[in-house]
Amino acid sequence: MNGQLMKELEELGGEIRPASLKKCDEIIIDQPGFSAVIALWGGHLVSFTPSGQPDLLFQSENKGGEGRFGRRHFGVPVCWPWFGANEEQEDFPAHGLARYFRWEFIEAGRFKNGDVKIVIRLASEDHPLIEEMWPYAFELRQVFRFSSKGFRINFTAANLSDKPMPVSEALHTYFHVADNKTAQVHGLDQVTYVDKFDEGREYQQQGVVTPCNHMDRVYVSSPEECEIHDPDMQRRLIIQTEGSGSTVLWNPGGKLAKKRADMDKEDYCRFVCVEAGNALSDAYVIAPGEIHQLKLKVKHKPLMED
Ligand SMILES: O=P(O)(O)OC[C@H]1O[C@@H](O)[C@H](O)[C@@H](O)[C@@H]1O
Repeated sequence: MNGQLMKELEELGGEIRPASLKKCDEIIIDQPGFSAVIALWGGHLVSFTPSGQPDLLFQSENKGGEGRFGRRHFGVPVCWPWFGANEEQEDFPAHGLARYFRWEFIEAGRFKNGDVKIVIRLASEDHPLIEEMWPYAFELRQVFRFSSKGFRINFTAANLSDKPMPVSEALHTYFHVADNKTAQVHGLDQVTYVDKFDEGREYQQQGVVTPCNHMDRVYVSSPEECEIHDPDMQRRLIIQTEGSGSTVLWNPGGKLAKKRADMDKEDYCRFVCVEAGNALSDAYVIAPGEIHQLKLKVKHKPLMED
């Protein structure tokens, strides 16, 4: 690991630790107002814990399988360059390639206002298997921004090939809730969703989404802001996005969770996935030489505070 980069990370109060997941490293940031963990395997935020509060992201005791395309992607895994199943190659893993490769740690520092900045990168040219599976050269970057108020992820995808590159994607955030039966998602009233648990039928959301149990819904052309209200934790999570047409809500429910090797039996009760992305009719194309940005901002507040 580059010595200058390690020095910059140490100056931030951060360190690199070996992690058990795929025997890859994690970046740990400990600050007076929060702590955060980023896994370099799969390149994603694993944990964000404001001081004195439960993690904003779901944690599981289940360590999952260690195979390359084995499941275990809690926190904010990146689904890219395809969301869901690959329509042309049945044997390709669901939700794309980005979450199955080692990302490179490239920058640690601070923003002008003191917020912590960490940057990681995944380039197709560094991974022969990616080049075999996806015929477009690309570079991905995630800029993480942390403060005691919450976290932000700026995800940028550059098409370095000379062909238009089709993309569907999501920042597949597993938000930690005390109980999925009482958690509520606000902000999607009247938005049309495709119900993947009901043969892709379309519905219109009426009011608040609750309970958040056994659902697999793609809200298309959705608003840029929604909120999770957690009455048991007395916490509100405000989720703001840019460059995201779709909001995906997912929770496997008890029956499906039982069949999964990456989840313990009751895990599904303690998360709601609210995913910022572009799926189904919101999928798009990045022109040769162009970039696309997907931004996610998450703030936490007490339930009753404005
Ligand atoms: O198990 P995975 O591949 O991480 O995906 C979990 C779920 O992710 C959701 O985003 C999808 O809409 C679901 O269909 C899918 O089952």
